[in-house]
Amino acid sequence: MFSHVEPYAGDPILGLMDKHKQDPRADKVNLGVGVYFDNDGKLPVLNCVQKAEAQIANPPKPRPYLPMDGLPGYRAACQNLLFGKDAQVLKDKRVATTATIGGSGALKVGADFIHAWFPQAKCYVSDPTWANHIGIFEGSGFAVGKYPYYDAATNGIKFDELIAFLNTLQAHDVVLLHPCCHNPTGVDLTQAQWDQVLEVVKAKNLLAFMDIAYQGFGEDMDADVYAIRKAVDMGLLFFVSNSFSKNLSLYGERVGGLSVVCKDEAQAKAVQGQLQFNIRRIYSSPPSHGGHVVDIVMNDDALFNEWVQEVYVMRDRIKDMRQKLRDSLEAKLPGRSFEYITKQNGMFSYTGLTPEQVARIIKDFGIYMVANGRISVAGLNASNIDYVANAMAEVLKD
Ligand SMILES: Cc1[nH+]cc(COP(=O)(O)O)c(/C=N/[C@@H](CC(=O)O)C(=O)O)c1O
Repeated sequence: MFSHVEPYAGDPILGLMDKHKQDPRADKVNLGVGVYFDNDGKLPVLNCVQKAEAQIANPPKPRPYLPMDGLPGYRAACQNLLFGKDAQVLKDKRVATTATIGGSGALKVGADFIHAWFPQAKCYVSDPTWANHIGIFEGSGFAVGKYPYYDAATNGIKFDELIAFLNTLQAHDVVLLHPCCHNPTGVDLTQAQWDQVLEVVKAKNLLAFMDIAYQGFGEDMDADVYAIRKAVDMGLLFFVSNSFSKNLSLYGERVGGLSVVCKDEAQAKAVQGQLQFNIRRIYSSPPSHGGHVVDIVMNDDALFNEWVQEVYVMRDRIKDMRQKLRDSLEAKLPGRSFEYITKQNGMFSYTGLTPEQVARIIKDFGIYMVANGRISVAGLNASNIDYVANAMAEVLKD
């Protein structure tokens, strides 16, 4: 019956977790998956989350199905974070928002919706991008191309090529954008560059799909959504997928959201209904526990403010590890600049290690990172950073 089914090669990111787990070496280090670990190498349970969970647990409550598009307070939380609590676009009820199963679920529901209503549209992702962007959009039936993005020669962005490429696209083509904390490079567009990119998106009537999974890990909660709010100011109609996996440290609770900025309230209502229909056909309704945690934390002023500060502690620890890694490498390899490590933003650093150097650092040192040289900086801490810097310096000498 299933003899024609081919074996799965495994995921380039999630597969690393298993390999790291199976590695018997005591000094092994996991810099693979984009998960925030604290200085003790532990995955934190935020204080604000613990307080919300205490409310959920006492007294014990029944677990009915949530609405297909999630709790109203959850949806409002996504909208307030992304667009701003007092945004006119929200007052005008022009945004359709649904809870989703993580940011991944938001991308899937959005991709299915676009393919259904814009069947001719192609999808373009940054070169490079998060590997699952391609998998999700291809799974929804898109042909997925790449737009020029990372410039290895400068550790920057091929901006002129990017603009020129976007100008060749057709109306309604999807452009998958990272509003901040680019995965895997950590290299973000400046606000002036965003303005130019969004002008082209508007002029060519492209469908911007902004995937933000690290809000708060770049600069701050508002600066990190500059591109989203600028797109609204420019009158663009576009998609936003967001994730609370990282900034609420709720990875396994699968809490994300999809928002669609529409022309008016009537169109937003129609889109909301079609999103509900899509969800019903894929997984019916979102997870309850994570939904209530987000609803409680985001809609209680004291818990919200506590959450923001807890995110900034994570952000600042990552920045501190970037500085220490840069300093250590520059001390070990005099004459070589590693400034790019501290200029990059968010969870990831594109180290510049070649796939061969990555294979060696895994084999000889038990330091796990993605084959493209991406490291999750949040996997570094006071007890492993010297070991990692020594190993990187060793393989970079090759
Ligand atoms: C850009 C981006 N978007 C969406 C997601 C999915 O988030 P979630 O809410 O968990 O469905 C991730 C996860 N990225 C990390 C984990 C993974 O690969 O799944 C990573 O890049 O390591 C992203 O990096």
